[in-house]
Amino acid sequence: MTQAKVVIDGVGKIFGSGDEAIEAIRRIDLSVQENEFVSIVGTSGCGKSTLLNMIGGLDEPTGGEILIDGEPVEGPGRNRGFVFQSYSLFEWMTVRANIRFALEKSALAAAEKDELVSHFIQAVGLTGFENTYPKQLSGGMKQRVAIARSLVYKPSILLMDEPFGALDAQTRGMMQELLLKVWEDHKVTVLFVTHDVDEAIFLADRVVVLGSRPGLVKREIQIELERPRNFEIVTDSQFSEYKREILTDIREETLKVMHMEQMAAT
Ligand SMILES: Nc1ncnc2c1ncn2[C@@H]1O[C@H](COP(=O)(O)OP(=O)(O)OP(=O)(O)O)[C@@H](O)[C@H]1O
Repeated sequence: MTQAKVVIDGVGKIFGSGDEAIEAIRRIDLSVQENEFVSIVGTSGCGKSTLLNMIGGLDEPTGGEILIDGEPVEGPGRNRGFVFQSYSLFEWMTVRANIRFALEKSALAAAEKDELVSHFIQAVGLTGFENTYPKQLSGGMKQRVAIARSLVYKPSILLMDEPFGALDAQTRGMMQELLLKVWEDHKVTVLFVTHDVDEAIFLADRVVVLGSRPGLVKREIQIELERPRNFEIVTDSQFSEYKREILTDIREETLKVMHMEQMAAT
């Protein structure tokens, strides 16, 4: 059997200590295969971002371990790219310069860097906007720059934390289709955190539902919808069935949290 790309082995996370300790994640076991697209959903506060940050090496587990290609994660690395909800672009740099900045430390020759940057500008549909500054771009375009910037140094894993959360519904739909196209063309393992169940199903090979506070895997659902997918897939009866199952799980967890909060308040 081939080795999983990412192995999350009994990972737990406690923030702080003593009376102040917050157990964000109790125990997560999860394997992600190379080039797989996995969406992670769950109630607010169940530990989705914490998990992504630990895979990215921005934070450390307090229990268990995370392996990438069989090696323990010991901090951030060039094999992982991040895209967050906030665009985090350099306002004083053009689109081209923002993307090229990600290759700053690369040993590639300047001409190769230029070629890669041009390739990704084209891949995310920003041709013609190379010399534009972020403040002149719409939210969707800024996020396309962020995606190009995170892919230009060819990471094998892309970690996306609510990347389309700030976009209007129409733009969000277009961005989902664009992301699938980029993923299909460039083959990268994606872990995608979202609150939007339609988005999670539309994009993923597998949806992981986290149970809440402290987080653990409540359910994994293999999404057997044909690819390539387009927006019409949301009318498919199988899509509706996946959605019903996932929403039921999330609702159950949300009620659990509300109950816990009520108990704590009394
Ligand atoms: N740096 C931190 N220090 C203390 N507690 C934290 C820290 N980061 C996260 N937490 C807590 O850990 C839990 C999980 O947070 P996390 O942000 O991972 O959840 P989430 O599922 O991504 O939430 P949301 O969907 O609202 O973004 C929450 O109770 C949160 O308050």
